[in-house]
Amino acid sequence: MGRNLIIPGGTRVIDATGKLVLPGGIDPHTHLELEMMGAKTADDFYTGTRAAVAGGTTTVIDFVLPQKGQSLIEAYNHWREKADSKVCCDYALHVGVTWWSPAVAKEMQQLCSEEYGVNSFKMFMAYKDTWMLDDYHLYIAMETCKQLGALPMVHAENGHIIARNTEKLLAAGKTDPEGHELSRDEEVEAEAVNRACVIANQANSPLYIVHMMSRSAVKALENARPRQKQPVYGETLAATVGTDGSHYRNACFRHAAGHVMSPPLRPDPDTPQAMLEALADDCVQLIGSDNCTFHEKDKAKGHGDFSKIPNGVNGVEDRMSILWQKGVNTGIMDPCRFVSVTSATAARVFNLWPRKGRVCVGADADLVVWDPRLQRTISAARHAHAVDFNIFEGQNVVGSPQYVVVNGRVCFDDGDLRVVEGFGKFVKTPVMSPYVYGGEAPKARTPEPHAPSPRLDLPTRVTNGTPTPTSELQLVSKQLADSALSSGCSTPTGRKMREPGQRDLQNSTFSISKELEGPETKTSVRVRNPPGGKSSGLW
Ligand SMILES: NC(=O)NCCC(=O)O
Ligand SMILES: [Zn+2]
Ligand SMILES: [Zn+2]
Repeated sequence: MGRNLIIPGGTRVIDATGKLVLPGGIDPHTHLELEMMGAKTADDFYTGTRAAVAGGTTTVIDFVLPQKGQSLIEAYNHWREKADSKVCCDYALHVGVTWWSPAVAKEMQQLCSEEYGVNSFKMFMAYKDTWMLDDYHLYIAMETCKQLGALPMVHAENGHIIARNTEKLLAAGKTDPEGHELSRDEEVEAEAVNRACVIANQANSPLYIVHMMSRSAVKALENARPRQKQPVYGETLAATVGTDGSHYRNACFRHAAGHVMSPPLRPDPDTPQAMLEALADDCVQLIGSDNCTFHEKDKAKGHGDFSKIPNGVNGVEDRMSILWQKGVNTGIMDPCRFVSVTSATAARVFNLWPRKGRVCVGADADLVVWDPRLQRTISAARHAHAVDFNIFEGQNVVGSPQYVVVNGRVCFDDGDLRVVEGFGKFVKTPVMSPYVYGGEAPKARTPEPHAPSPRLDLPTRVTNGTPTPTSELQLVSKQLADSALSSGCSTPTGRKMREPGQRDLQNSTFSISKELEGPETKTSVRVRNPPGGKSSGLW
């Protein structure tokens, strides 16, 4: 990566003129090859990471979820066995703490060692009788995380209230998928967000709240944040910005059940926009997918009893395009913030930075050539997932990867998916992430009206029809750069990452070159400046 590079003979050059060169996406939340509620996810580590790459994600962080009473190390080893030979891109692991004993604390310590490379643990405040931990043990688990320099993550919903509401709804004859959302409305999520923040504060621990799905949950986090002694990070999902809970009322069971997940999508039609604004304003710091796909036959287990519908939806493939479409194309966030919430912040929080989440010398060559004008229509008929359903079915998105480079190998090549099973590697996440434990806490947001970023008004290029030849594309960097510079590139502290003028995207073109020869393929990114042009910056 640099200027005036000497390009070895036989090197393939990808001209990225008019495109954006981004660090590969990091999806901090997937469930591949998970067995839950009597079913197994449709996507395994091969099809799930294949779908990730197709969408511009080059690292996923999956969850080891032990059964109650099961050794955490045994469950971790089982996950490594499932994943190592199948992953098409790099992956890391969070581990669930689904029960408690002193032996669990000891295993958490082992998992945090260099040998295992885990730095995050998920605790469930819901799924009573399977994964739920009571508050006493949640408190101890958070204290343990703090002692280890690890990050506690919580699934924030009140499991007891859900259990009681479920009994009442079923008894009243409300058995269809809409009952799922009715049993766990926004208040049930917001209460748990607040409680998790209180417990983390008592434990003097940082906290990561996974899959925040409602305005009430975000409000609870906003209210708690000024009180917190340690940073609290919020994660939302592609599902909640890309669709909504109106689908639970669909008369077709398959359609409604296909959207069942926890916490649920919200019927409030303003939720997607509010979650996008929360992401843009740094109230919420990351976007994951919570990819946990189930075939129609498995969703059918909940026919006549919504509480038996396996929970989970797709998202690992479409997460980035959905956010670009809903967030960047609408002017809610700029491209720098897009990179922050889809990649860079996950790398920082889980201590993979700057190896991942950044385009720089020494980083892994996980790169995306993002075409902001590429148009496609999302459909289960075309997606790379193994599942027969897509919650974003029929949605048009403008902005998608044109090339995806995984560790120096072009794995998505102008529309052709060329992944290799087992090519990805397990990446260890060391404890004591400087981002989490170094004091860079997300600050409380000053409540002020949302200031939109300038809209990107770009002509489109269609994939599902005849693609426009690359040579016909106009240089679009100026508009993108103007947009990025005018809105600033903020870290969660609100600090500017770079001063305007330190980068000059409009006067630069980007190209990626890959050395094709030799077993160790390498990818380099070149930045070409016009004669007399100023120095350039990259995300
Ligand atoms: N979210 C969901 O519905 N399924 C996956 C399990 C979880 O993350 O709670
Ligand atoms: Zn969860
Ligand atoms: Zn999940």
